[in-house]
Amino acid sequence: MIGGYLLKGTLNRSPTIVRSTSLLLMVESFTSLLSFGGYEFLIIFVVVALSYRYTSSRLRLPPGPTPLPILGNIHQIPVASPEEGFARWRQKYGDVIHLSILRSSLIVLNSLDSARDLLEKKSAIYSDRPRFVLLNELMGWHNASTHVRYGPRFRKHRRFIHQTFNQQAALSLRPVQEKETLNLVRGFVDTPEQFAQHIRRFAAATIMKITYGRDITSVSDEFVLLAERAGSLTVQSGTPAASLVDFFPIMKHIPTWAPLAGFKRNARVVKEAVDRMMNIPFEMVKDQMVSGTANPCLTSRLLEACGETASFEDEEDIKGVAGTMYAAAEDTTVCVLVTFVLAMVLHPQNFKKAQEEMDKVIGVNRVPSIEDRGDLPYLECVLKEVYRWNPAAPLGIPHRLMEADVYNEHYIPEGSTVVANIYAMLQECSNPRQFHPERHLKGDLIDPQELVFGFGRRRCPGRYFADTGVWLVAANLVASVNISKAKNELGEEINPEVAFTPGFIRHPKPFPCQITARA
Ligand code: HEM
Repeated sequence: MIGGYLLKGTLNRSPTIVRSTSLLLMVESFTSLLSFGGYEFLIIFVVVALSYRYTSSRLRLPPGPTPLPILGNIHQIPVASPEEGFARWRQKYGDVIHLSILRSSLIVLNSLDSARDLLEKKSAIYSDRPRFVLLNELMGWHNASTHVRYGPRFRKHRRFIHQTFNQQAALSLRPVQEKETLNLVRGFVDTPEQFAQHIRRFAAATIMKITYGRDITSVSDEFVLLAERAGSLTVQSGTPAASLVDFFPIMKHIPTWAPLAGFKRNARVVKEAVDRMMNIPFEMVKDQMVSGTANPCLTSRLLEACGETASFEDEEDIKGVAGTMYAAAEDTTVCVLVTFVLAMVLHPQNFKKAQEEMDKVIGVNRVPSIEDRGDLPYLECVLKEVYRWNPAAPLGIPHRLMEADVYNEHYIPEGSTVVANIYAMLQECSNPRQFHPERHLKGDLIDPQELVFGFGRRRCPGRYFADTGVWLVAANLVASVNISKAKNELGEEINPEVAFTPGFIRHPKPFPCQITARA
């Protein structure tokens, strides 16, 4: 998260990226006293306009496109692939760009140095998340670890996650990943045309087993469907119109029967789905613990650790952590692995080189295991290039600045939403759009893994687990199957289009390919 639909959710409103200024909060409490009609928009408009005049003698902000009064740069934010648009602006405005959106500041960090200087060196003030009214307050994602606000609750979530996913603990998760890797390879061989489904099943099965002790044999499993429904409803209902509530939190008080309240009615349906996704697997584990049939898993371990004295808040936090795992892990892992397959289809010479290395090191009588990783440097370069060429979450998840800051003589206002443009940072090399694993051989380029999992105290806590899973799948595919271009009815090779879906997760668009077992 960046994961999946939670990241997508934030993406859909990322431009916004609403900041609850004290001003808007004042407006909210003031106007909530009034009955709801068309007045609120007028009041908000006037107060925002006045505040604009009042504070227009601002200190020097970082450079950025010239904003319109009140609306700011809202009309200039690239919608389809904001990461690419922001990267293009880098030449004109520099590494740190300021955009204003309805008086909120959005800071885009286009360089690794600026991301490290701010999100890491000053992580004490850059580790909050923006207030997501639609997602958290209306759609029920308020317990999600990806969105939890900085403070004691954030630390508790990180502690809970860390117990299972820290570098050392993640070693004990390998058997699940190895078993599911073999299932994935079998699926690739048996029904190669469904390779993307096999990747999805792998990602779902590993995370569901670890989180709830659940064995997943197909993506039609009840728990997967619950999570998918919550995710897809969230994305469908996160329309730009619905996202207005992020700009004007007062709108959340509109009665559901009012004509303007369609977004609230939709959000209520989403909330039901999110609650079911959080509650049903959690209650199952609790029941199994009572009957002594629970498989040890993240949820059972956290419940055990809280013991008899688990408070309502503890249970909500455990549910939130567990419920976030699928959302954060599935989409991102799928994106990386499908990108790997696409890159191998497009670049058979790289795939062949990886196979030659594999055959030399492992031979043909066994499958590769993670212990072989250090002996397969070319495969390592291929994976680094996969992470670089198409970073799964190109803008990460927005951070929020908790107090005003000054950076390179520029003023960054308190409450700014700060976005790390991971995509732009990974373009800092020659011919960046070319897939070229050899560029990592010399070791003078930054390891993309340093960036693709985000920065500072919010850095992805699932990174060790995610990277091990990605390596196992890639290594076993290299060892066991041939991947090549599909052919049309004339026997001609089909060159897949290199295109990515717009959204917070840059999924490769579906593409054909040919997969066969290695002789
Ligand atoms: C290759 C796959 C993955 C990628 C590329 C990825 C990337 C990211 C990114 C960019 C962030 C935002 C970091 C920031 O705010 O600076 C994030 C957050 C997060 N990721 Fe991952 N992730 C992946 C897999 C996973 C997995 C497998 C899990 C769970 C086991 C996970 C759990 C989380 C959680 C809980 C957060 C929120 C952390 C917080 O807000 O404190 N991710 N991830």
